[in-house]
Amino acid sequence: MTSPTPHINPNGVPIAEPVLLPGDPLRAQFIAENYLTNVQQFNGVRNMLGFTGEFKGQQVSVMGTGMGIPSASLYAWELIHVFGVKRLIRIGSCGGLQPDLNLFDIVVASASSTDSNFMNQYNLPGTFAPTASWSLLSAVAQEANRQGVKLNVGNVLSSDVFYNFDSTAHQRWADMGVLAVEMESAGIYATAAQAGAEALAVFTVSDHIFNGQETTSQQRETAFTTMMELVLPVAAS
Ligand SMILES: O=P(O)(O)O[C@H]1O[C@H](CO)[C@@H](O)[C@H]1O
Ligand SMILES: O=c1cc[nH]c(=O)[nH]1
Repeated sequence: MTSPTPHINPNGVPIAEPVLLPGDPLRAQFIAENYLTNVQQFNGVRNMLGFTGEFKGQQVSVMGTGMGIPSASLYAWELIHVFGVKRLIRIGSCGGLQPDLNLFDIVVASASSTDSNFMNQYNLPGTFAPTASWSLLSAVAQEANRQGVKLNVGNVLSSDVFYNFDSTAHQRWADMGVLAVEMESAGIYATAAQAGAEALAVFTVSDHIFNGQETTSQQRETAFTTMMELVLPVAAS
């Protein structure tokens, strides 16, 4: 049995591939309770709930990451380096930055720009571009096509700042064609890339940065079912 870390203690419960990673641990619990069978909880440390269960006969895990690159990349690092996970799929909420995005639309991060200094640790002689796994991205695209779900695929902003003091920052990212803002994917992509693992981030638009539309906290926990039903068959394939 793999030894526990300070943050993940599976206590003998297996962790399956891939691991779905919502920021919100209660979104992880919702998925486990509503979509998986034969569910076992593999983590409860710090209430960062993690579950392994079956979807269409295949084992899948889902675990919260908390908010922000430091928290999410810590869990990604431990899942990869300690528990041997090679595929991670973030399933997050995001704030729309482009005028044609509406609440509940699906965004997929082919790349993830960031205002974080997380990449400094790699001491690269340039700027690293955190990018999605093509095999996971193409699998989600195929599943979306099969289900008739429209995907908005492109660059997102992984920001360290939710309440940005610089009121022009979001517009400048939007002017660069960035689709949406969230807070974890660049750290997860970089952590996976450094380890030779695969990562993808899929989002539901929970609010719009410029037109003020927003979903409730309850909806962010339980109503992003299009995204869940898009990613689960890919995870189980
Ligand atoms: O809904 P989750 O997956 O947590 O994602 C988004 O929501 C949180 C902010 O409300 C940040 O974690 C951001 O990335
Ligand atoms: O980081 C985030 C996530 C969702 N919505 C936002 O506005 N920002």
